Amino acid sequence: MGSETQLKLPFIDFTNLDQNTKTNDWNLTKSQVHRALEEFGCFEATFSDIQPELHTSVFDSLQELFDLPLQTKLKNRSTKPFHGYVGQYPMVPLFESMGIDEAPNPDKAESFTKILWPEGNPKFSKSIQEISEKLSKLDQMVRIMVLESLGLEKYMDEHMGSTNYLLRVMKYKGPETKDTKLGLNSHTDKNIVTILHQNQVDGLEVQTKSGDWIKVQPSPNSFVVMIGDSLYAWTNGRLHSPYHRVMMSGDNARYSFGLFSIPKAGYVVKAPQEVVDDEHPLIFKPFDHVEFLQFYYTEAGQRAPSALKAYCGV
Ligand SMILES: O=C(O)CCC(=O)C(=O)O
Ligand SMILES: [Fe+2]
Repeated sequence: MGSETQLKLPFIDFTNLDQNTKTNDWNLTKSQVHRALEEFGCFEATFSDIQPELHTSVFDSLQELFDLPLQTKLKNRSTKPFHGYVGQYPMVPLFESMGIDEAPNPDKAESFTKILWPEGNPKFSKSIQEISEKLSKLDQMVRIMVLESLGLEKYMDEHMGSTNYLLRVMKYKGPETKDTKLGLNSHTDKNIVTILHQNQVDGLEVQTKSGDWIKVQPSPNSFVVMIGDSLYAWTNGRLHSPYHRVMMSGDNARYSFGLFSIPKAGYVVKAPQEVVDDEHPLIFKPFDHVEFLQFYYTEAGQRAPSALKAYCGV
């Protein structure tokens, strides 16, 4: 249990795929996606649609954002945990993050930008919006493939229409020692699908079902696609939702961001009858994601090995 290995995440190429033209390639990719998500809950994806200039301008923008004075960063407040500015946590002092609700929407990206730069910052709002919009296309392709491969097509509109997007941008300071230090605690994501991207400083580790940690080493044009607990619950455990953490070493700061698709408040996550049978008895009672998150941030929720099982396990 828990040994470090040279294991790698599956690598899946989404280049030239289009959700509106279901070619043979679409079907082949779909079966790779299904297998990877059953086994690892996670894979590395390439996606041709992102130009190197956009990659560079997003990471320039993240550096500019985290270089702002603390007083300015604190202006991004939210009533929802991890949607506003997060930093200086005693448990994970290297970590800070900002949440941008509905970042694929140009008006929302612009109004977020105005909170930090009242005079505007078009390069920032444009790059953040563009990358989020492109990643939302990858999120949608993955979710369509998941529903098709589980024979749940009839829920497509309900499923796709029941989520919001949150872009979270993150900075991890280098620990400036030879030792490896925790950047972000081991956790499972609580949402539907997360798509992660980083600058060239590695640190993300994903745990396999047998307890080994995979050190993820993505290339500049690849993304990590990961299943969260809400999709794990909705598919009644057919897809895995992996524990992952960030381990930092050396002097360099790591910048990363994730596009999170999240169930809307009031939407009840309930596994369809098609994925429940004698061999796969129901794992979780139906739950409202926002109410579940409120539990997750209580002491009991933080202490539980699986907050979702503690909250609504059958
Ligand atoms: O920075 C990363 O690569 C991972 C971040 C993460 O796991 C999260 O925000 O939930
Ligand atoms: Fe995460």
